[in-house]
Amino acid sequence: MEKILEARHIDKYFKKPNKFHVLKDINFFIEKGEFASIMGKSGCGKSTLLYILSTMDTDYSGELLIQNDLVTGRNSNELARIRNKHIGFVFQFHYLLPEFSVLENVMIPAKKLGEYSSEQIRENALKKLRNLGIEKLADKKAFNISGGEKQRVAIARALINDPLIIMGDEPTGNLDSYNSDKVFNEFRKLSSEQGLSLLVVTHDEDFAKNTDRIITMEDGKILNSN
Ligand SMILES: Nc1ncnc2c1ncn2[C@@H]1O[C@H](COP(=O)(O)OP(=O)(O)OP(=O)(O)O)[C@@H](O)[C@H]1O
Repeated sequence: MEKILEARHIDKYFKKPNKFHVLKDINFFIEKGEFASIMGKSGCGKSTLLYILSTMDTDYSGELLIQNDLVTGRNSNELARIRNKHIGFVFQFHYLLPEFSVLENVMIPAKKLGEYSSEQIRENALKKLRNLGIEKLADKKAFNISGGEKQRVAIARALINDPLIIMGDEPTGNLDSYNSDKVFNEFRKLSSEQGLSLLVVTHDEDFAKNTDRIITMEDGKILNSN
């Protein structure tokens, strides 16, 4: 068993407008290849937790480990690099750059990482698009494709640096059931065929019940993580 992501005793308070204990002793881990979802009522702390797990929020107590390495306490440059290399993000809104082509959008995180030549990045981006069945969109401008296609492009972009884990915040929240199923099936394939781990915050019960594990949150705590 290989732990990809681990939260140990994570606690967080918001200080303004009033002191508010938003996350209370969060403990769990995600294994390699595991496809997990996080569910819970609005306001229970799901997005706040995901923000910490993704290394974007450092204002918490407790420990965050990625592949058994302690990430808590690293400086912001190191965190940006860890994030770009190891974590892929898929949000409810795709945040593609509309005037850039699909291919250029997918290439952006790899250019930022700076480990490969433009030609290698281009080849890799085309491969990711091909695996998602959307290679034909490569030269289209991002504003010129459908909502479901945009979300698949966002998945290709999340995969470009071959991350350890994909984190999703309501990745199907803006999609109809046909496109939600497509996104779910892509995630499932990535976990079972490529051993990628996925952690997805969702309100969609159909989506969650088909993941390997539902982590249920209530009032800043994890109730169960079966
Ligand atoms: N920056 C902030 N300052 C103070 N309180 C905040 C801040 N961000 C969120 N909160 C509060 O913290 C609680 C948890 O918010 P969070 O966004 O994590 O919930 P959530 O479970 O993701 O909700 P939703 O399902 O609606 O997205 C909420 O009560 C929210 O109002």
